[in-house]
Amino acid sequence: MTSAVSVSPSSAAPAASAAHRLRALGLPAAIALLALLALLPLPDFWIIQLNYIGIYVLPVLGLVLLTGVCGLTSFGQAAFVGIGAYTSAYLTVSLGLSPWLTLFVGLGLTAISAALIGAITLRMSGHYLPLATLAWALALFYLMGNLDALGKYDGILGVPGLTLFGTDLGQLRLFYALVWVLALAACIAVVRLLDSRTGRAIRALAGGTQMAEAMGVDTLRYKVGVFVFAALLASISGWLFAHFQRTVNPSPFGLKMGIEYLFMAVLGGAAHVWGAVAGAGIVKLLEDQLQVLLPKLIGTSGNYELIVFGILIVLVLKYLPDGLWDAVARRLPSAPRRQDWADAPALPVQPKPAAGAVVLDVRAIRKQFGGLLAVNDIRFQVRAGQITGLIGPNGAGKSTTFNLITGVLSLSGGEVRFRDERISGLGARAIAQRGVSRTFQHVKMVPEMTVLENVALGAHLRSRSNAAAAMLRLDRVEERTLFAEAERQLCRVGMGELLHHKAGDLAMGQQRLLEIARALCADPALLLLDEPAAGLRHKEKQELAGVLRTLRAEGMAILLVEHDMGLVMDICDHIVVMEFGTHLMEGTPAEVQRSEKVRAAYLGTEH
Ligand SMILES: Nc1ncnc2c1ncn2[C@@H]1O[C@H](COP(=O)(O)OP(=O)(O)OP(=O)(O)O)[C@@H](O)[C@H]1O
Repeated sequence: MTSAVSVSPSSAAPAASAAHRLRALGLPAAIALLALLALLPLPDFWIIQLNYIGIYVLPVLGLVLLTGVCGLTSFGQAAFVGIGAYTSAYLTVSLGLSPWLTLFVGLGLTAISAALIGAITLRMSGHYLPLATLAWALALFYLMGNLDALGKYDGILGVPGLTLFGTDLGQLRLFYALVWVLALAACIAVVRLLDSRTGRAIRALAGGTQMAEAMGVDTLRYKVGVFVFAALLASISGWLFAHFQRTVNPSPFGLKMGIEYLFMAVLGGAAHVWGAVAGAGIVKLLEDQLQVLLPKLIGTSGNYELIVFGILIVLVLKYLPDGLWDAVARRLPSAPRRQDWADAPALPVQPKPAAGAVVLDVRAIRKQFGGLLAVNDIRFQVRAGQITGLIGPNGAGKSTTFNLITGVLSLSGGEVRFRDERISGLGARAIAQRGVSRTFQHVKMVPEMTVLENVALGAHLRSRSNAAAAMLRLDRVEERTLFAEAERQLCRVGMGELLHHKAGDLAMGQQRLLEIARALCADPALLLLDEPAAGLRHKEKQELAGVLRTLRAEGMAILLVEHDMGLVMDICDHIVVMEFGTHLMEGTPAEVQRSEKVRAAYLGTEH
């Protein structure tokens, strides 16, 4: 199959390996620079500044994951910094516990509170989630400020510093080493996380839950997981903060700081791990310089830096909406993933039904929307090795039927059976788990991920690795099997040359084929295609028809909802026609074409 975007392997290979080498140097160079800064005779003031930046990197990194990657805006990040700081300050000052022990107590408390808050608020969408985090941030601020045991608004004084093997880490170079080892370790862990099975599922959350659930991702669990992980990073930051400042009070953990962390993430580049470092660094340094410069310029003191920040954020949102690091990343040579999965073991496949066996049995299903009966006693069957078309004029109820089968909508009546098992009443994820895979009327993918990564997401339910395995790089064998499978499915639909292209750069026809490859990656027995030819050119439709014929020949059961009558009549074995939610007729393409009732339904005349 031809493709609009093509790569020449011979010219791409040297450029790719040069890009790999350059990128491989990035992290060691950053580590060397940080080490050099500690060894240089820098004034203590600058070491302290760098310590603050490292402390801020952690909560901002949490926001990169939560807001930039998952699309969940939170103003409550500073409150979790507060939990880590206050827990350690209180337990070390009042009970004399070791800060190394109180770190874990703080993390435990943070995990419990974040899991509780997350489980309640992350079900909300739209403005409700940011508002809920706002309420939570305010509540915790006033709680910290009003509890006698926590010293009310004066806070807790005399917090001990950190010691390691009897050495006081102080507030300068030794503390700097600890802060930046933790900050860099967290950044590397998040980079690894995002490049994994769990990471692809997390990246799919930003586009809504429908596609991710259809791929078998437990979206609420993943959202809560990310929320808790981001809170834990904030809690570590709070622990460092308390033992660095040697005092805690509510003001660094209030709403203003919550907004400032968000600002750091947006300015740095909310979708980039290294954007957290850039954002924390620029905001901290700029804030300090402006606090000194602006009163001198204006002649009076005040929080003028906040006004400058306000203007700055408007300018950044207008001219660099993806942040400063994004502008840097775009200029770096892109290095395609190394293809190291040639000898990867194949993923296990489920036994498939014999050709001609009934795979899907739709029995008198109904769906009522208020007073409207959108689907009324629809019944039909889909068999293995056949393409069944579901057609009808606009508003006939095809998409509703599709959504009832795939578990997106709940039935008002009737039953859906898949391979002799009742699947009506199950959710989209459970239905996908049984071997039903689908595409979407409006393509749903992660535009920033490569074609290969998008397709590998389809095999989510065929793999097991979790976030911890990803961060420790214990998932590489499984990753290779996933990419081998994704490549195999992309070759199956004729897109083997586009593995490393950004999915968002593909033409519409290629995007639709990507969705089919992703659905095939789930190893389905039934493929549901929702208007796969919509928006395609003639040649792309022919290519699509070729792919569907091949899949049919391989024994796949396919249900096709489609408006393009040429394509439907050309490739379907059996066609079901709907009108006003009811079953109008069904038969072979020739029978449907001959039907007066069908012609009248499409022409809108009486029959
Ligand atoms: N969530 C909903 N709430 C209320 N009414 C709905 C909802 N979804 C669909 N409907 C109505 O149900 C009827 C069937 O819609 P549906 O989208 O299933 O038709 P369709 O055959 O897929 O149409 P098209 O070909 O235009 O996509 C329409 O009258 C539509 O307005």
